[in-house]
Amino acid sequence: MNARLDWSSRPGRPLHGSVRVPGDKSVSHRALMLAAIAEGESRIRGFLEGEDTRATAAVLAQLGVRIDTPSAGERVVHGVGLHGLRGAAQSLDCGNAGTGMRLLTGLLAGQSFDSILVGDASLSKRPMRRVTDPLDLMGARIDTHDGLPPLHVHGGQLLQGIRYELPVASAQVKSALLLAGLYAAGETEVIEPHPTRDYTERMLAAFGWPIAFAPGRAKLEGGHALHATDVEVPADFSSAAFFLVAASIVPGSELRLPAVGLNPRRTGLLQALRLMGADITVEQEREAGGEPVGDLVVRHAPLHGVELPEALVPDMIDEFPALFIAAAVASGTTVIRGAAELRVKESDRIATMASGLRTLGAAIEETPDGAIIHGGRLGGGTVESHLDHRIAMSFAVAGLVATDPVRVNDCSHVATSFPGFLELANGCGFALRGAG
Ligand SMILES: O=C(O)C1=C[C@@H](OP(=O)(O)O)[C@@H](O)[C@H](O)C1
Ligand SMILES: C=C(OP(=O)(O)O)C(=O)O
Repeated sequence: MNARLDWSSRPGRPLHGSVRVPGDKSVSHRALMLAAIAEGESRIRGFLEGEDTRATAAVLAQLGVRIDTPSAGERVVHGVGLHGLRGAAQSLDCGNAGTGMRLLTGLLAGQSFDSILVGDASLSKRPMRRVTDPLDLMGARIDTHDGLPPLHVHGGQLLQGIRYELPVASAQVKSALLLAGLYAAGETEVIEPHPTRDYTERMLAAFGWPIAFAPGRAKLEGGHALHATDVEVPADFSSAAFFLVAASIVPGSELRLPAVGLNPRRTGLLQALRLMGADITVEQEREAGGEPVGDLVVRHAPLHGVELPEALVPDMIDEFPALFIAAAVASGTTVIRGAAELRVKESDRIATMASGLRTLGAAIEETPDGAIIHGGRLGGGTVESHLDHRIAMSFAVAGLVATDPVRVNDCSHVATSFPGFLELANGCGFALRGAG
């Protein structure tokens, strides 16, 4: 259980300096899982020391995988091979992490032993049928509590590959099916309504598993082996997002964010902010660990509202809380549509952002799949994080331009994806304090 931690955020100075955000959460989860079932020793550098990814490491350790930590941000995983995991006596706690739970469900569906996956209060409200239904079609047997965790994954089932068209764009569902597909007879093919992040596909290839993939589809067959490989984790674009918005809205700011992962399935916010008038440039674009990375330089610029192109939604699915803040202080109106998935994240992010912004005096209308946000000035007030890290960090950004302090209640979950956020933020000019 996290100790409760409240924040107070107020205008600081213009934001300046270089902000090195932590490693990518999606890549860190996947690197642990694939290294665990590979043959040999894999070294992961740039690993996110967040609660979500540490929970995945702890689960894999419970399943018999030795994982060493030679230094912070580094893991050495002693892979046990595809069939080397051992059943755990206790339930497996995924903490706050939807990614951890959904991917592990796919991985565990093909094992010879039973597993129970549990999560915290937020994760326990998140829908799991999106993974258990297609896994059932593959022959898995998974009990849910009315579609919610805890999940009882029965072992000893013979899985059969399927061709599955995802009803919603979800990299987690796609990845769960591909991981189950490693243990299935025949081919597993996943087709998406819109391309989503392809880290699982790229990493499976890097670990030597034959896989065919293109934007929106992936196909593999069971019965091969994974071979240990080293993984370099880029800095997390989703963590950089808070600083992109913060420097855009605070006059006089200029921030550099080095070596941020720029996988095109993650950078929708960059395009959205540019459409709103933001001044963000990418310098030294290069490849690291098979992923595009670059240094982002963001300077203050007046933002204006936009009708957000729906095609951008999946490429910025975790960045909406930050975008809501940008829209709330932009001139004019921003319209967001096609983002109903936001309602099933760590919180209902449409509802929690709308209610928090209203508390700060913003004019915002909720719609079933988005919001209409009329930009203006924000006042102070007390908002709730709803156990959602991204809501907490977004309102910390709002405090930078509010007329009075913004108090954000219960920010302890920020450590799930962004340990050290408060220190990094204050280091570049935020005035963010623990509130008594
Ligand atoms: O695969 C992943 O690592 C993730 C996929 C997304 O979820 P969905 O698959 O539910 O869209 C995203 O919101 C989450 O933070 C991480
Ligand atoms: C939705 C998120 O993560 P997860 O689904 O892994 O809990 C997120 O980090 O914004």
